[in-house]
Amino acid sequence: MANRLEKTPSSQLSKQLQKFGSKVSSLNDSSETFKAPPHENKGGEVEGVNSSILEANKGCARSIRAPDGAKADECKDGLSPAKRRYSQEQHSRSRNTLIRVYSENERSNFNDFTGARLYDDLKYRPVHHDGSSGSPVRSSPIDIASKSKRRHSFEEDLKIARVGPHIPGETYNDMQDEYVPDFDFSNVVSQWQSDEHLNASVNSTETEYPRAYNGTDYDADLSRSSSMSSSSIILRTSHAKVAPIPLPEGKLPIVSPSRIPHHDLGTNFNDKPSRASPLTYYRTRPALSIQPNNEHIRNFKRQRSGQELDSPCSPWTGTSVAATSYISSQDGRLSTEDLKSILDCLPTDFFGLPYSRRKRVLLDKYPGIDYKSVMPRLKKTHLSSENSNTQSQANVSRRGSLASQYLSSFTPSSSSYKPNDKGAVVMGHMLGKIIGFGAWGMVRECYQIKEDMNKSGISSESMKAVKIVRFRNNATVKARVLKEVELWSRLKHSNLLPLLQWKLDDDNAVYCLTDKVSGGTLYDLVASWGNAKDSAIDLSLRCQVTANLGLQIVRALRYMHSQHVVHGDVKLENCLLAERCENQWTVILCDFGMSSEFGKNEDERDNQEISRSPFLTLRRVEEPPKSSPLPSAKERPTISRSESSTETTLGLKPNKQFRNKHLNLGNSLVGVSSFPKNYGPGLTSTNLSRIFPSKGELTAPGIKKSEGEASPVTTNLESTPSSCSEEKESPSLSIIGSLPYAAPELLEPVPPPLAPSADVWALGVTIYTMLMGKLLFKHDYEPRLRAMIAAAKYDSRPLEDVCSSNSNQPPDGPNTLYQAVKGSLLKDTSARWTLDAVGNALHEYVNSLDALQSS
Ligand SMILES: Nc1ncnc2c1ncn2[C@@H]1O[C@H](COP(=O)(O)OP(=O)(O)OP(=O)(O)O)[C@@H](O)[C@H]1O
Repeated sequence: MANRLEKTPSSQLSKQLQKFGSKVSSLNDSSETFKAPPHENKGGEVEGVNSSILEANKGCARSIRAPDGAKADECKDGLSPAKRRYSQEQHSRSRNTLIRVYSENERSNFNDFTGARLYDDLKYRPVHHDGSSGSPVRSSPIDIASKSKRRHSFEEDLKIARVGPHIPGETYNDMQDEYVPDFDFSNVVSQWQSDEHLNASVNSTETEYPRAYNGTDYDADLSRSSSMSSSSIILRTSHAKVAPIPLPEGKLPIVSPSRIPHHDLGTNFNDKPSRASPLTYYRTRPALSIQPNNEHIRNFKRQRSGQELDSPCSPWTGTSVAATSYISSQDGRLSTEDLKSILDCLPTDFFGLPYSRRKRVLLDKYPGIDYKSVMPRLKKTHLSSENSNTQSQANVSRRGSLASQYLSSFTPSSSSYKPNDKGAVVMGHMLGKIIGFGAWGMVRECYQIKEDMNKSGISSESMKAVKIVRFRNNATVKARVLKEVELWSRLKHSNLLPLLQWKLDDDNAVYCLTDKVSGGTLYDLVASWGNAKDSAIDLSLRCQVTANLGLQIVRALRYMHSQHVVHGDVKLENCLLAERCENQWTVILCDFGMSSEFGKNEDERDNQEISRSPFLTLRRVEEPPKSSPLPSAKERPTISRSESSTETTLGLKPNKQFRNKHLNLGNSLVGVSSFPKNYGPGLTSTNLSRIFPSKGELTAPGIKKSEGEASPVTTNLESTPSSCSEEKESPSLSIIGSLPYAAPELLEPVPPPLAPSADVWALGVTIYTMLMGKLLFKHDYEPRLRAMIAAAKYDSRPLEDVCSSNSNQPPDGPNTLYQAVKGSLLKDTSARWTLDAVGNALHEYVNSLDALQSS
């Protein structure tokens, strides 16, 4: 890494730092959402990523050149140029205090454009989409950035060749680490010169080549073909030696296999077609003509004589054969339409095939085609059409009727077509654009399609959302997502996102169907308000809206806690908003990926395995009296260390019948939640337990189980019938959702199990951030951030100022909004307010404002 940094100019490094630290907000309806790129940093927060890079940068600072050539260690402020520039850029940003926070493992795992998974479950091993597994070598962000570095253009290569060997620090210093094996500069120069000579002679041979193809076009074509070719520079030069195909009126023909008129084809390929046909040129130019193979001709003749031609997509139709040959000679200049036509003739799972098979398929259908240059263009066309709005309809036509897709969406598919792609149908819903990314998956909007629907039967009312988590045989991730499903399916509350239906697909992914919430997230709202110092909305209104929204989160959490479930990842980004009217929203809490159970008594542990916990156990909190917003000692959670206390686990019992059914379905599992009412029976831990066989309890990776001691997190989900043989080393399960929202006790060397008090702390941070427009604790350097949280010390005066800025607040009464935030942010868990106490305080605040306003 040090070497690489030495070779990377600081300007470039600075860009990389900016790139990796970029803040990305949810784009909601307008476009697809994406998050910052992945990084090896354990903490996973964007800030952590930056700090890690900066740390690396620091170590190498002495050898990094400043933009003006000065050495970094000469800088008076002790900062490297890259770090200084980075902090300048950070300071110049308007929203420098509020950052979007990513959960522990939330590093975007997906290409923001295609939605394709980029890294494996450990987040640092690139996933090769040709089916091969990722490299076990860690890729640092700088690795990743340098991989995407621009290659030399042909002209640059020549320039390098002309100016001679590279002198460090001069014009091409950013390319000094690029070594081109077997590249002979002088040879390239002489070939280039002979190309120029050839070019001149081409232009002078007007009888062979029409005048329209002048030198300018030739150059354009040369650069086009050289940019498309994946072959070496020498090959590009060779390509340039082949004289360009002359075209009528100097225009490139736009001809797709389906659009070549029959009268242009002729029944005999030796026939001389008319000069007006674009086919003329390739046929009269032996150097370029690649004749279709005899088999193709025979088939073509059979087709022509016996019957009407098939669809243009058939590789054996006359149109296709003629176009095939045409394409084979024209591959360097195929239009997008031509490429689309080729795509239509390829199998739908073409891009899921390994390269060698793709090559074979392409050459079978288009013998002689320059697959090297066509393949990347085909892929590009495929991806862009995949992302276009019309693609879903095109996919429908390629994959059969909506009705048949609807039916097949409930059963496993044998196709290698990626089921999480746009246009795929899952649980009777067609997947649309991406509306959110998380640590483990993506969220796509989707439309319900009905059995008897035709293509136009998609209505906006039937729009829902599907959270897709692909675990790719990683048992840890699978266990985690199934635990999420299990807990989520139990939760039914108007302030919680409902799980309508779910499906486990082929041990590869889990799909969770839910409502689509269109008003963005609390993060978006607070970002629009800005910092309290410079608030975009009146501070009194800010306090009022915050108290109202906070109260709704309290309701959601109170319900969850009553179900013995801790959310574990309360933060702005996980609070979706459904707008009712101006400044009035319904908060919908989502993301139960970090949720866990707490403090169930033995009677309630029906059908669940029990393990003894060596850790602190939180007992149920009593309901506080409604009148007092301030917690008494009684209201606070009582924590006791008890060797005999027990902790509920996700151990699940086997059920042979269910397992058989599961296996009969080819490992595809469809679960149905009972919310809303017509979605079938609810999914409980009891009936989920029937899904999985118990071949023995497994301890979650990363948590060591000492002798005579049960693991605090145990699950037998790993022992599903599916093969988990591909499972690699798995990361330890962290109980921290998002570091800036993590309660201090969770940062202890041996943290207690997640308890409601952790949710209260996270709620306190959330409300604080809404009021102040900045996080409670923020630092680029993760260990420092951890230390700040652990100490739990902060200046509460600005918070008090904001809370008391409300002119409607009774002057002599307690500022219960301020008290609620302060009470949530107490380090000592036994002193920290209960959720009910916080709720009561917020309620009192809202009521007092309402009373004042109405009087
Ligand atoms: N039903 C929905 N409607 C609209 N947007 C949604 C919906 N569900 C999720 N989102 C958006 O997608 C983002 C990611 O979803 P979610 O948090 O469930 O994924 P995740 O992988 O569990 O994320 P995390 O890394 O926070 O655990 C959310 O922050 C939210 O902005």
